[in-house]
Amino acid sequence: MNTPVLKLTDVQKSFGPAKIIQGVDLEIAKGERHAIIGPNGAGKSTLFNLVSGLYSLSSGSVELNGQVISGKKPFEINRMGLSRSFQVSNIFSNMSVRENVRCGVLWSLGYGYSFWRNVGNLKEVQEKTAHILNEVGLLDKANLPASLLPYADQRTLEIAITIAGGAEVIMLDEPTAGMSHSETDRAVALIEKAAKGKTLLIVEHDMGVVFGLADRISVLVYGEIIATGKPSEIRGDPRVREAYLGEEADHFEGATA
Ligand SMILES: Nc1ncnc2c1ncn2[C@@H]1O[C@H](COP(=O)(O)OP(=O)(O)OP(=O)(O)O)[C@@H](O)[C@H]1O
Repeated sequence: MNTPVLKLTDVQKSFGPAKIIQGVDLEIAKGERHAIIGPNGAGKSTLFNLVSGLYSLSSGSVELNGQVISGKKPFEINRMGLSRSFQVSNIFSNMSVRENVRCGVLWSLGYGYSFWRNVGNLKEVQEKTAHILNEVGLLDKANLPASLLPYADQRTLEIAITIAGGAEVIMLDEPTAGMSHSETDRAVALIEKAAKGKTLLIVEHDMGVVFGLADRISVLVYGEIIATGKPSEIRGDPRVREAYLGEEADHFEGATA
């Protein structure tokens, strides 16, 4: 592998006496679409929080394009090219859909959150915002307050904000949670479009989404990666099947690589 875009070395995280992440090593290549799966409570969100700087590591390191990012603040990591979405939405509910996306665009163009400026007049910002709204299918709802959007559209807006910042690495935390089948299909199409040419790291419970979207999958169980590989390798891995014994094991049967 060339220099990985993202490299985790012996990443560990404890909360008090509880060791939640127990030495994770992971390398993600440029342009790769990588999914992290695992049973509830395995530590997937915690791992996301460690990579994006929301939590500090107990030990180990995280590198982005060869630069150590562990220890940096989330906004610094974002500035270095890594953007993430949240399970609990990150949107400003009193602002319009357009203003929400515009915040991400402003950030990417180096204006920061310049709420006090008359940013509506900046042509580049307007154009980029409209382009993203169009891409994610929210242009016709651009002037609505974000809080009035239906749930699935709010999740779409969350993805739009995440990509609006122009980051090279996009991390999505359960982007299709709570969506219907058709909403999930639309979200997957959007993610595929938005992630083109970028590196994607995704936590997702829906195995159809995972096996359809990911180039490689890592399986996290009790804070350890027990397997990393192509979808076909993961589906056939007995350790993975064991970790998913019960309901979710059936999803591996149905999932297509
Ligand atoms: N800030 C915290 N303080 C203490 N314990 C925490 C904290 N954050 C997470 N945990 C614990 O870490 C464990 C892993 O949680 P985490 O949310 O990372 O799992 P997950 O794999 O994302 O689960 P799910 O699939 O249900 O979202 C859980 O036992 C959780 O209670």
